[in-house]
This record gives sequence, structure tokens and C-alpha cells, in this order.
Amino acid sequence: MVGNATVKEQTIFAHVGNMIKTEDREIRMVAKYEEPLVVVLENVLSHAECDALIDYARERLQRSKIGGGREVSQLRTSSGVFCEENEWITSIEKRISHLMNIPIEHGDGMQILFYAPGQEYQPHFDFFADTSRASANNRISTLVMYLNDVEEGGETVFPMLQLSVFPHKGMAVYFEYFYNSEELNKLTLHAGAPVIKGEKWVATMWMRRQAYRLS
Ligand SMILES: O=C(O)CCC(=O)C(=O)O
Ligand SMILES: [Fe+2]
Repeated sequence: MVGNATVKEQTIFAHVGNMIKTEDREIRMVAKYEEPLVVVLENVLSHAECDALIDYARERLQRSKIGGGREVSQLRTSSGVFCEENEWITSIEKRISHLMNIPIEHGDGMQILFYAPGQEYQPHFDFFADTSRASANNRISTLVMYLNDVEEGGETVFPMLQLSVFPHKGMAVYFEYFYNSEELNKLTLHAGAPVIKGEKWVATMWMRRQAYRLS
């Protein structure tokens, strides 16, 4: 919000205080941008869960490379895999659902992205354009979870807000774009800055306005 005190729009993220108690974890809020809401969260995933997600994805990425047929995109040079549900992934998704305050059936499923040095995700919106068919049940909020520490680069950058979030293992950044004001939604433009040194692994959850998959 810039300038004088206009009335704030309602948010999906309704947690008060600095702590979110889920069934199995206490997540702490460490920073917040008010409108559009961007929240930096600590202790979202344990280090063991981060490692397990990386192992899970590494194995599948390798397999998909052998299979070939990976689509090449200028916008996103990283590679990704969607997680199939199993017992431990389901328990993570349950926590995420509580955190994002949306039933898990509204989720696209968790996607793990890998960036090697030089790879990036150029500025984009997570919601689909009105003209696309996917916008009929559009995305409304995002959680990007950092699965490792990046030696250099790889920040999640919000250029319109002049805000950068540095990847840190177990932490996450949450933001939403379900405002009546299209201008607010468009301020959530964001990018994964090029990784300079080391690897970067993130797991992303996008939520839809309506249920998207079977539970
Ligand atoms: O890698 C990042 O920091 C951002 C990822 C992202 O924008 C997405 O998964 O939609
Ligand atoms: Fe994104």
C-alpha cells in the first residue's frame, strides 16, 4: 500500500501473531509485506524433509533426462517434477494446506524445481491470463519452499515491490493474488534470479480458486 490509508482488502492468509501452529510443526513468520501480502516463513519444512524432497526429485529428473523430450523454455531454464502423493508427501501437503488456509484439493500438487548455476525463472505471474482456458479455475496463492541454501544468487525477487527473498533451507515465501484490485494482483510479479554459485532447489505449491484434484 502506497501513500494514504485506504481500506485494506481481505486476505486469504488469516493467521494472526508471529506463529502458526500446524498439527506437526510450529511455523514462524519472520517478515511481511502488507499489500499485496508477501510473508516470509521459517521452519516450514525440517531439514530431513528438504533432503528427502531433493532426493525424490533428483531421481525423477535424472530419469526424465534419459527419456528426453524435455520442453525448453526461455522463461524458465530450471527443470521440474510434480510430486506424486505418498505418506510423507501427504503429511507435508496437509501442513501446507493449513498454512495457506485452503483445502489441499485446491492445489496443483507440489512441484520441485532445480536450478543449476546460470539458470533462472524470469519475471512472471503465477496466475493465468484471462484469455487462457486455465483461468476458469485460476491460481490464487503460492508457497515457494526453499530446500537448500544457495551459495550465491537464486533470490526470489518481486521487482514491483523492490523485495528479494534469499533462499534458506526449510524457509518459504508465501504470496497471494486474489484481490479485487487487478493492480494489487499484478504487483506479485516475481522471478527466480539466476543462480550464481551452487544449486537451488525449491518446492512450489499453487492453490486454485476451486477444487482442482481429487483428495
Ligand atoms: O524459484 C523461485 O524463487 C521462484 C519459483 C516460482 O516463481 C514458481 O515456482 O512459481
Ligand atoms: Fe512463480
